[in-house]
Amino acid sequence: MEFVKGHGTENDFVVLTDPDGEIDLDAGDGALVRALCHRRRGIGADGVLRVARTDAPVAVAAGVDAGAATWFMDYRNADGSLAEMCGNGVRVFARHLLVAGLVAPGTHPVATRAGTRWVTVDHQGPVTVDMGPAILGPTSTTRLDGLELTGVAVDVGNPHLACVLPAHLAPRLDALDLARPPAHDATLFPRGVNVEVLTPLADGAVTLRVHERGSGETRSCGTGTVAGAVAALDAVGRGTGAVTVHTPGGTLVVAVDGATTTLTGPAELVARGTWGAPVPATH
Ligand SMILES: N[C@@H](CCC[C@H](N)C(=O)O)C(=O)O
Repeated sequence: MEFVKGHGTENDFVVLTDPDGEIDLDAGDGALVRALCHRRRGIGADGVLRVARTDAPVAVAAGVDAGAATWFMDYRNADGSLAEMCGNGVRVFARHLLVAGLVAPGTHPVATRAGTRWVTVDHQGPVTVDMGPAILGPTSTTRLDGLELTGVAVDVGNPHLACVLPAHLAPRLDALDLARPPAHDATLFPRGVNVEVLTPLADGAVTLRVHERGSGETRSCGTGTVAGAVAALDAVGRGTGAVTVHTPGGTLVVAVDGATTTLTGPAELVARGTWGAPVPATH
């Protein structure tokens, strides 16, 4: 099985080109995905992006509304679970489509479980995706590293709880232990939640860390970055604006207008290979 490895601000993915959706990614309750993503025994990644045609049975079975899209981003977290959307993933996905000769430079629709996202990609430079509206929900609390934090629910196609730290706790962001899943309100988030912790907006920028549902702490999260930007703006009474988001893995820019949000940042392909290829003996 041929794979490509890529990342967007160090949120990393194994990309499988499987136009007809022939690979059984759910076999063994996601065992293949967990094996691919394992950081010691596998390739190592936060998730798997399957590149399938929108008319492939896997896309049809997922209930994907293909619209104008030829390609479906079939995303799974490192633990094998499905997620509706992945903002860094869809940018890496578009870079892969371009490098593989499946699209030309330009703006293209990609079908996801959360709907169609339009991605603008060229051979060099950042990749931008129109992420659609980010919908603010109620406030809720989480418990992590001995702290009870208040955040706001943000629906970016997938669920987020974005917690803007009060000013006196902001200096503790770097040292927070985000390894364990933060406690959350299962009534508000019945399918689990991605939890972002971020500094308050200052000079148009925030610093953000994230614990992702199904992947643990990651170096960056595109949908989480959008959720964090929207929460940071909301915390200062704004519904629109541009926010630079510094994550442990790099910097992204989020633009929020009344109707939609965009996410811009690097997306790189770093390796390709064959999974499961027998390694020839050297002696
Ligand atoms: N890293 C992704 C989000 C991946 C899905 C998430 N873990 C979930 O379960 O919703 C991103 O860049 O958005």
